[in-house]
Amino acid sequence: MVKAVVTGAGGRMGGRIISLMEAEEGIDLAAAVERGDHPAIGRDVSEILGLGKRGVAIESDFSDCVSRGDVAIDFTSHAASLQNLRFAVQHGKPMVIGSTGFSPEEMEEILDLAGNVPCVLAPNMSVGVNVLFKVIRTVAEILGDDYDVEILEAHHHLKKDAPSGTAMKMAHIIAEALGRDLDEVGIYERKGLIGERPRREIGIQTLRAGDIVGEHTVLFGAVGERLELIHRAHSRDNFAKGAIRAAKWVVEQKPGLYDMQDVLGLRT
Ligand SMILES: NC(=O)C1=CN([C@@H]2O[C@H](COP(=O)(O)OP(=O)(O)OC[C@H]3O[C@@H](n4cnc5c(N)ncnc54)[C@H](O)[C@@H]3O)[C@@H](O)[C@H]2O)C=CC1
Ligand SMILES: O=C(O)C1=N[C@H](C(=O)O)C[C@H](O)C1
Repeated sequence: MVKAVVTGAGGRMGGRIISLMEAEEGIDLAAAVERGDHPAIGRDVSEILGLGKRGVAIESDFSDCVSRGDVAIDFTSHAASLQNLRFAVQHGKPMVIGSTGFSPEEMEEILDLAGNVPCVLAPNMSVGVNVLFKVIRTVAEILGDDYDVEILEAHHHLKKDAPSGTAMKMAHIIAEALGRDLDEVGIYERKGLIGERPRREIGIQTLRAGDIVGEHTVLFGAVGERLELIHRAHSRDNFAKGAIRAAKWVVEQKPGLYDMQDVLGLRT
């Protein structure tokens, strides 16, 4: 039985992960963590989630809890996840990180820290999006420079980072497939007399509205036709199921940085 410590337990993702873990075989909740000033601190986690009491109170000190688990699952924020990974390394515990919005400097530190413990880091843990990552690489390689590439993402109005981690990963995949440097060709907004579209641009556009769970469109446009590949998340359950699957998988791995392509066996 894999014992999991879940951080961000009072959040949208943490809540779904804990709820779905109840019905999942081979994994159990060892501890639940929230930030110190969260109103759920000290309350039974299942009471917060409407599941009835089950004897796991929400705590505020990850460094104190992490040693009670075999793995930590963290959907909090870029800063909190990095801090928690530092603690996980101190205790030699594997981690699954779903948070997005890491700076290049933070990514470098994560890569360095993951040399000590196995760590799965993925901006999107759904099977559908991870298959789409593979498909867009192939499509970009086939269509080459003849098609304009635009990525559109839409999320709920509470999301803090933009563009989404998923959209950024898509942009990196396509830039690599087309031999372009995303820092040079990525365009994140357009306004005014922008002139004709440079052919090598990769547009990444963000929408924020209401309770949209998460939608990503990759558009390859030419004269006379366009190809659109769309993923729509109907709920957070596919992300949560992916995180639980990653937690069971990562405890068997050697130290290193992995993503969902590794967990799902999609890497070629
Ligand atoms: N990889 C994936 O499949 C997915 C990734 N995400 C990402 O996961 C992150 C969280 O998303 P949501 O759950 O929607 O946000 P949320 O805001 O609902 O939940 C985050 C929770 O983390 C808590 N938190 C913040 N700092 C903390 C700390 N130091 N220690 C413990 N808890 C702390 C907050 O109080 C909050 O309850 C975001 O970065 C989001 O982009 C979201 C959905 C899917
Ligand atoms: O914050 C969210 O909600 C989501 N974030 C992830 C991202 O930034 O890509 C994944 C998902 O689309 C939901």
